[in-house]
Amino acid sequence: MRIAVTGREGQIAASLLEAAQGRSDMEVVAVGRPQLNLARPETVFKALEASRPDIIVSAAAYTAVDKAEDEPDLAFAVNAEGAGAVAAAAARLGVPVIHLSTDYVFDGTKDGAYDETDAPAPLGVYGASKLAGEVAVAAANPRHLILRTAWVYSPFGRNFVKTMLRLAGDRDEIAVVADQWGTPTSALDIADAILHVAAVLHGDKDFVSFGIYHLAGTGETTWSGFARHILEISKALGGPHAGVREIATRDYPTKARRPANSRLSTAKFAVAFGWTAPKWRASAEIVVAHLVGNSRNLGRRSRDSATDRLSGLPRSGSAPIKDSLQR
Ligand SMILES: NC(=O)C1=CN([C@@H]2O[C@H](COP(=O)(O)OP(=O)(O)OC[C@H]3O[C@@H](n4cnc5c(N)ncnc54)[C@H](OP(=O)(O)O)[C@@H]3O)[C@@H](O)[C@H]2O)C=CC1
Ligand SMILES: Cc1cn([C@H]2C[C@H](O)[C@@H](COP(=O)(O)OP(=O)(O)O[C@H]3O[C@@H](C)C(=O)[C@@H](O)[C@H]3O)O2)c(=O)[nH]c1=O
Ligand SMILES: [Mg+2]
Repeated sequence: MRIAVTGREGQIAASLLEAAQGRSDMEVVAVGRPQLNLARPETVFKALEASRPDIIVSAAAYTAVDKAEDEPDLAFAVNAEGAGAVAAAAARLGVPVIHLSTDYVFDGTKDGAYDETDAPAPLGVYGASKLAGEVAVAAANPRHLILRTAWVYSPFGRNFVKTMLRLAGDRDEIAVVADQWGTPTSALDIADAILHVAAVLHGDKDFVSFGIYHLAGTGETTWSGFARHILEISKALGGPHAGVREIATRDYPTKARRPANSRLSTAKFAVAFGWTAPKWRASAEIVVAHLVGNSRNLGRRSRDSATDRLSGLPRSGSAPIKDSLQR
């Protein structure tokens, strides 16, 4: 089976390429700029057709949450119109589309985890543009799975784990908000889930359970709880460490408002596909160990799975943290 994924170096695209390595049944082709530019929807069909996919994963997006407040036209062009063009291209090629969306479609006022029946009400431009993308994808291709995920991190691209390790390199203490709750999700786990779902779709031509699903790490924490865990693992592995000072959202002003609670309930996905993500702490250990460049001191189970899953990743010799964090 051949999967085309949009975006070349995004966290989820890179993790999918990694996950498919060494699997003879799955080939992943990444399609990105300049051939496929979501801000120029007329480029989309031709670029995707060329890769002759059995399934299209729509992962590329405008993901700069604060910057989107200043560039709403570009965020909507990419995340709404661009996503719609990807789903339309899949429909024209006669294949299903797996589209990634976000917890930031919710306003965070719910008392508990969000499920797929909860009404979205985005607080910022990024979330609003992604919600418009969900609508555009569903309208363009009835054979769609919209996977809403959250707080994504990985050895690739930009993410909160890398930011914390970088800051810990120059500071003794990092102030991090303690009043926003959510579910950290490893892009390596998302890639596993996508390959699993792609196999289900490919194997079942009569598959009917299309629609929206929540897919995130198991458990919950705050950004400061996440930061503390990242830095404790790093310290244990001989990487950078800093203390975490819990602050309130009002003490960390940002251009875009973020939901105070964007925990996602993943029960619908678990029932439909028989797949549940590992606990967020265990997945974080694997990624931090890779970034710190030392999986020797992890517990045996984590170490084995870290080694299995990351053996194909480029390792960076004597200064792994610097190299990995420089992007
Ligand atoms: N990161 C997160 O915390 C979360 C992400 N998501 C969603 O998951 C998906 C994947 O996220 P993630 O892997 O983290 O994203 P990244 O920010 O790591 O990567 C985004 C990708 O989109 C590409 N891209 C941006 N603009 C365009 C454009 N105009 N045309 C073509 N490609 C473009 C980038 O290309 P280039 O490499 O050239 O810059 C990059 O490859 C997105 O849909 C995102 O909204 C959902 C929840 C959380
Ligand atoms: C760097 C930093 C951030 N923060 C806060 C700000 C914010 O409330 C929270 C997370 O900050 P970030 O800007 O790293 O994360 P953010 O860009 O909000 O991450 C989001 O990205 C998009 C793409 C998504 O779809 C979401 O699921 C989510 O992962 O942590 C601190 O309190 N201290 C710090 O030193
Ligand atoms: Mg950010």
